[in-house]
Amino acid sequence: MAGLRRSRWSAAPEPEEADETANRPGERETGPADDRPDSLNVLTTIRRFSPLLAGERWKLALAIVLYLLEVGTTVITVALFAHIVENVLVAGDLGALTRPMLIWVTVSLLGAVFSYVGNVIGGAVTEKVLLRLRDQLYAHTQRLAPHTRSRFGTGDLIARHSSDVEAIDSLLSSGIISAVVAVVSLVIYATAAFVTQWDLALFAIVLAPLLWVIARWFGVVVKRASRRERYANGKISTLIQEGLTNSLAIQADNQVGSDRLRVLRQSRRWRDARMAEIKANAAFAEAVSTAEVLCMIAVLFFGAWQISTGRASIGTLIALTGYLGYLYPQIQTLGGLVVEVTSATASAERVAQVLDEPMGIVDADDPALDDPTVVADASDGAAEAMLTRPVMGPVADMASLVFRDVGFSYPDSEHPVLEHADLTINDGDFVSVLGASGAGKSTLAYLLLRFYDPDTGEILLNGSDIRSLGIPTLRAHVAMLPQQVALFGGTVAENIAYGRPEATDDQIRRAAASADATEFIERLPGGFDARLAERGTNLSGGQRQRIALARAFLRDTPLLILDEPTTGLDAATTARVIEPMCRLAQSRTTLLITHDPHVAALADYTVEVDSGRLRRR
Ligand SMILES: Nc1ncnc2c1ncn2[C@@H]1O[C@H](COP(=O)(O)OP(=O)(O)OP(=O)(O)O)[C@@H](O)[C@H]1O
Repeated sequence: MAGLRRSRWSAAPEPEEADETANRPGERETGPADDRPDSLNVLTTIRRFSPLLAGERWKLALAIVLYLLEVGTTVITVALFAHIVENVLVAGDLGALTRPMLIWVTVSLLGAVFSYVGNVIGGAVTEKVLLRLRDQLYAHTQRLAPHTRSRFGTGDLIARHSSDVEAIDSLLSSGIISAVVAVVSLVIYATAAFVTQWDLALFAIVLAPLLWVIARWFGVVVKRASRRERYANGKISTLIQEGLTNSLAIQADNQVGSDRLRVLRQSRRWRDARMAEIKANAAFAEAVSTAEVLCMIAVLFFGAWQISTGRASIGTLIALTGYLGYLYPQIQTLGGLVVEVTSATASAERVAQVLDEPMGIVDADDPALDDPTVVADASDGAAEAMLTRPVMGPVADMASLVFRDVGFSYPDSEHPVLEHADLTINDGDFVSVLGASGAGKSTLAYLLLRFYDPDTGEILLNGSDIRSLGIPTLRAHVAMLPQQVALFGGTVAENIAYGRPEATDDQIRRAAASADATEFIERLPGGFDARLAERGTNLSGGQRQRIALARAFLRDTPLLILDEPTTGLDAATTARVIEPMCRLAQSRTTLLITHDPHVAALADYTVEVDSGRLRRR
C-alpha cells in the first residue's frame, strides 16, 4: 500500500505575482516559474508521456510512412511539371502532353489516398493517447489525499484535465508525426533540389539554420507566455467554480461587484499572457516569411543569371522553385512546431505536477494503479469488469471499534489533531461525538474511512486493524453522511441507490419510506424519476438529508457516521430528520458528530474530542 509522501512538486511551485485567489482562506499562493530545474523540455516531455503510446507506435510509424509517400507523389508532380515545360511548352510538342498528364492524375490520386489514410491513422493514435491520459489523470486525481486536492483547487484541476491534456496530446502524437514528416520531407525536397541544380539548391538551403535559430528563440518566448496563460487559465477556472458554487452567498453578502472584479483581473492577466503569445507567434511567422521571400528572390536572381549564361534551363529553374515552394513550408512547419511544442510543454508540466503527486491511501490492487493503456483500451464491458471487479472481503453485520493510542497530524500541518487517543465502542452503540470546532471530530471519520492512516497507534474494526481489511471491504462496513450531502445529476431513485446500484425499485421505495422521504419525493414532478438539479439545489436542506438517509438505509451497513446531519436546519426540519435518523441508528453502531447538545442527547453516550484525546462522558 502506498502511504502519503511529500511530493517533489508543489501544486504550483513559485509565487509570480499577487493575484485575486491569493487571499482565499486556506489557499497557498503559487505561480509559474520559468527556470524551475525540474521543468519539462520537449524531449523529457515526450519521454515522460511516451508510455501512453504503448502499442500505438507502429501505427504512428505507418502514418508517417503514408505521409512520406504523399510527399513522394508531390516530388513526382513537380518533376512532371518541369518535364512538361521543357518538352511540351518550350518544344511546342502538344502530343507529348498526354502521358505526363495521365501519370500526374494517377500520382495525385495516390497522394490523396496516402494522405487520407495517414490522417485517419494519425488521428486515431492521437485520440487514443488523449483517452488514456484523461483516464489516468482522472483516476489519479480522485485518489489524491483530500489536502492535496484542495491545494490544487477544483477549478484548476478541471483546467488541467481539459485544455492542458489536449495540449499534451497534440505534442505527443500530431507533434511527433508532423516533426518526422517535416524533417524527412525536408531531406527529400532538398535532395530533389540538389539533383536538379546543386549550386542553386545550396544557395537556397542556407535558410534552414537561420530559421532554426529564429524558431528556438521564439520557442522560449512563447513557452514563458504559455506558462503564464496556463496558470491564469487554471486560476480563472478556480474563481469561476468558487463563484458559481457560492453564488447565493456572494449576492447575499453584497460582494457581486468585488467577485466580478476578481474574475476580471485574472481574465486580464490571461489576456495579457495571450497577447504576449499572439505577438510572439505573429512575429515568428513574419520573421520566417521575410527570410523565405528574401531567399526566394536571391534564388531567382541567381537562377536568372545562370539561365542567361547558359548554365541552367528554364525548366530547371521552375523545378527548383517548385521544390523550394514545398521545402520552405516544411522548414516553416518545423519552426512552428518547435514553438508550438515548446509552449505545449507548459501544459505538460501542469499535468505532470498532478501525476507526480503521490496518491492518498490506496490498496495494492486498486484499479487506479492499473496500466492506463489496458483500462482505457478495453471495451466498455471489459473496462466495467476491471473497474468494478469484486475486491471485497467478507462484510460483517456488526461493528465494534477500538482506537488504540492513535496519533495523527495532517501531512502539511505541524499540529497533531490526535495524540494518544484511546476509545472503545461496542457493537450497536449510538455515540455522539462532541468537541470544539477544529477539535478533530471530522478527522475521526476520515481516519475510519482511511482517507488517512494514523501516524501512530491503530484503529480496530471488529478486532482487526482496518489497514488489514482492504479499502473496499472497510468502506463496505461504513455509511457516511457528510455535512454537505453528495447528490449527483440523475433521478431521485438513482441518487438513493448510489452506493448500491443493483437495488430494486421496491428496495429504493422502502428505503425512502424509512427515511420519511416518500411524501416529498412523490410531490416532485416525476416522483422517484424526477431529475435532481446539480448538487440537489432544487431540494431543501432537510429533503437532501432525507435522501442521504434513504441512501444509508439502503446500504444497510453495520457502521454509520453522521457528520453534523442537522446543521443549518430549523427546529421543525431537524425533528423530521432526527426521527428517521434515530431509526437508522437503532440497528447499527453509530457515530453522530454534532455541536448540538439536544441532538447529542439522543445518543447512548457522548465522546468528547479534546486536546487530541477522546474522552467518554
Ligand atoms: N486538510 C487539512 N490539512 C491540514 N489541517 C487540516 C486539514 N483538515 C483539517 N485540518 C485541521 O485539523 C483540525 C481538525 O479538523 P476537523 O475538521 O477534524 O475538526 P472538527 O472538530 O470536525 O471541526 P468542526 O466542528 O469545525 O467541523 C483543525 O485544526 C483543522 O484546521
